[in-house]
Amino acid sequence: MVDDALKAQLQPLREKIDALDAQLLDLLNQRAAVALQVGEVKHAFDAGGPVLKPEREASLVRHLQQINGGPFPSAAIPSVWTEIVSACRGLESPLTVAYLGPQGSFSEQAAFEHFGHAVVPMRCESFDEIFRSVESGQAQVGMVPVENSTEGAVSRTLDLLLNSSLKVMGERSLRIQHCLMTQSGTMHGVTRVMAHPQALAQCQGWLAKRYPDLPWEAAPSNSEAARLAAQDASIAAIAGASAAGAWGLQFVAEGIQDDPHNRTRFLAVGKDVVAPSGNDKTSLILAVPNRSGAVYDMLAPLAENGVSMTRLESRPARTGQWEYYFYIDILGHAADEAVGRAVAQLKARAAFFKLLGSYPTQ
Ligand SMILES: O=C(O)C(=O)C[C@]1(C(=O)O)C=C[C@@H](O)C=C1
Repeated sequence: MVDDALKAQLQPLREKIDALDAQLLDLLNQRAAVALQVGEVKHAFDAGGPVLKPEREASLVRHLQQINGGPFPSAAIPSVWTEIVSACRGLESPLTVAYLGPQGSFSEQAAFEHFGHAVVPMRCESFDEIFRSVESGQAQVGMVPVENSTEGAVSRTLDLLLNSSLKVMGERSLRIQHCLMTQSGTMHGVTRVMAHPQALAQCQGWLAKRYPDLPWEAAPSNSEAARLAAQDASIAAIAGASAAGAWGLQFVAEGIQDDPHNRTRFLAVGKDVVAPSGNDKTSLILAVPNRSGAVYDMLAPLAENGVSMTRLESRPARTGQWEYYFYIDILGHAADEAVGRAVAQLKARAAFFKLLGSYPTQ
């Protein structure tokens, strides 16, 4: 009786949802057709030029969040539209994204969250291979981790940014939840724990407490550790939840990172300069002479032009002279007046200067 009354009320509502979904699909198809036209126009003006326009993607999502009247949650807009834009972009031209694999890695998650799923994945074995793949044109963009909230900078990425001609085209911050996983979901017969050294470091307190006698072994990536664990019952892997799904492993424990707020920031790198989106960041590398007050002097143009710095990281210049490269992120686009002025002044003062790129803030 109650069931019948419930069904009678639900049915017309579900019919409404079906009709709205059909309208949405029709609109999505219209959108896809227009995106194809955009692709043709771009091709006519710049054959072989980039289809990916990060500034346009970021600003259209922000605009929708601003005009959203609800009740559809504004927080859901970025992920929904990232997939819509990704599918339309994929129709224009396939986007190949290089990142640290294998399947199920955090880098893969970052790449999909940033570019959507309508991309061609290129799973690489090292950060160097990612940069090489993009430099050689095998992939249009790469996704690389640059800093972790527990472990700090990813030094190999910083070194590659210094020496490569690639530009920073975007950023993506991901919450990192590590899980311990084995074939059986127990630690029975397990003789070692494998993961990327960064993950082992991020879980060291938990491991020392729960499994103080189990040796650790470094793997090139967490998902590679998961792949190995899928072949060898004596290995427990630390990796993200999606790696368990990708390699058919069971969880022994979830969320084992020592810092529950553990996050990793990834950068999208590619060959193209990104135009202003209205809410941007600029990354640069500077070096100053090894004398007192040099760092203070170096940063003065930022304060003088009212430009905010969001990150300052140093890395030894390997000259043996206690000289450093400074990796700096500032708010704003290099094409903005104040940022442009500050950047020009920084360049004039620095012993070394490299503009890594301006890109939309996440
Ligand atoms: O506006 C463009 O340049 C497009 O190609 C369209 C579109 C979209 O689907 O909205 C797709 C890819 C670009 O990265 C940006 C936006």
